[in-house]
Amino acid sequence: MEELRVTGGGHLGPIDSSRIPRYAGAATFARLPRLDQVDRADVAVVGVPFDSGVSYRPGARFGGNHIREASRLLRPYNPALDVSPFERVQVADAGDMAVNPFNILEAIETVQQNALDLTADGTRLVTLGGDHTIALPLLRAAAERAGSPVAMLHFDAHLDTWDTYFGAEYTHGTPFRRAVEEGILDTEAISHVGTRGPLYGVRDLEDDRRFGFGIVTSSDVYRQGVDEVVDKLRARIGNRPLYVSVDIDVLDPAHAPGTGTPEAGGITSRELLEILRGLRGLNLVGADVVEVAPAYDHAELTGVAASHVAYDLVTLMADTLTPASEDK
Ligand SMILES: N=C(N)NCCCC(=O)O
Ligand SMILES: [Zn+2]
Ligand SMILES: [Zn+2]
Repeated sequence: MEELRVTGGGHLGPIDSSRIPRYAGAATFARLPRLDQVDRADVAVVGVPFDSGVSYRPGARFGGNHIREASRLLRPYNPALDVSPFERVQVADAGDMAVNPFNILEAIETVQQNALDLTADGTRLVTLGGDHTIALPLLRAAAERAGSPVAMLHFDAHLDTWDTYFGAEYTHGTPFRRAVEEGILDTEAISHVGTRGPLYGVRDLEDDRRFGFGIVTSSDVYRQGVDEVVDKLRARIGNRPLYVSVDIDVLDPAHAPGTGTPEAGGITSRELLEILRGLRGLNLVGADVVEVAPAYDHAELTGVAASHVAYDLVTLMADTLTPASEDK
């Protein structure tokens, strides 16, 4: 079948949903071309079907394809930021990394190497998880490409700075402690956003503070509001290279039931999208959306939320990769 695509700005865009119904054909993110259909991509969306690091419900290995399926309804113009991201830059779907489900250390190596390969000529990655374990190798690759430790905004119900689970160092609850230990995070500019729920003890928070993390809890977002939160986050990040990691369980289970470790009292998808849009202009070098577990989803709620989050992350990257005058 002929692929009728939207083109603009010299870039190959998504399949034209006014001519080929959006539910037809195999899914790529936002119906974008595959990476092998373009010369190079400025931004690539890549999946990591891996969930061997989870402590509770499994199933995030299916998250990437669930997000792709739910992304069929995305449209090419993002009015919230007044940007047509797929016209501004070349965006493509790089498919899935082939990671070993039986060997976590090998899987981490594979993710790191694939991320380095994909970013070798300046491509920026938005990664679809997969469980949160994969943020560690993605941050390693981001720091290597940035040539320095990176700032990070971590949207999550959880701290993910715990030490070990059952003696295991590499799990979805421990990536950011490892990242601090490895010196790949700029500890002057790292914050959790949306945390809530019971912890193992007050020491979890003491350790986390010692590592340098700032915390904007889910309650803070509710009580202070998005604008105040954005101002604080931006002040901390400045112009440092920034990595954004979005664990979809940052959303309330009402907005994102399809995840492995849900916690009550989360932020709304509107709040999350508004905070992300507030990051406009920052030097976003990499991002992930993780912990989407479709087996627990209903009516594609979690897939739709995650696909919109990924779309706004792609838009933020497209926005900073080109001067505003080149838009539309
Ligand atoms: N990264 C996510 N989603 N969850 C971490 C939860 C770790 C725990 O079971 O205590
Ligand atoms: Zn979480
Ligand atoms: Zn997490």
